[in-house]
Amino acid sequence: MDSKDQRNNGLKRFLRSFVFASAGIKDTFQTERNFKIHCIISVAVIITSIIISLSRVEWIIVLFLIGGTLALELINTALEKIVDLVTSEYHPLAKAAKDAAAGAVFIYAILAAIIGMIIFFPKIFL
Ligand SMILES: Nc1ncnc2c1ncn2[C@@H]1O[C@H](COP(=O)(O)OP(=O)(O)OP(=O)(O)O)[C@@H](O)[C@H]1O
Repeated sequence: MDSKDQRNNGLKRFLRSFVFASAGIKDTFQTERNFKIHCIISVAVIITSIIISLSRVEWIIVLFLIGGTLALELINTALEKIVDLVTSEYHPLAKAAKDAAAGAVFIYAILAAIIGMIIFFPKIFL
């Protein structure tokens, strides 16, 4: 295989991963209510950020918080599906795994809400 074939294979693999990742996001959006709610809130936050003209640093923080929340929600969904694949019966370890993953999303969402208020509150209300 020459270097051009290797480059084409690399590009094909990259595009395939992109297609699989998009399918995962689409499936999660269609099946997980919390992910859908986070997406809707994210769009609202982005529209508000455009209207009130955030600074460059504020945009970076807001985009990190949005991306982090959505990424954590996707990981939480993946973990829930793995647990359901392993057992459909009640198991304390299944509960611990799902609750810990939900806890990670919760901590990040609270952090995002607090930082969001610090950024948006003075711009909107003061
Ligand atoms: N197999 C199981 N064994 C023990 N407890 C479980 C099991 N499956 C779910 N649970 C408990 O029920 C809770 C809800 O689980 P479920 O799979 O319904 O997630 P969910 O509430 O639908 O999450 P999300 O709303 O993010 O999709 C878990 O956090 C866990 O405490």
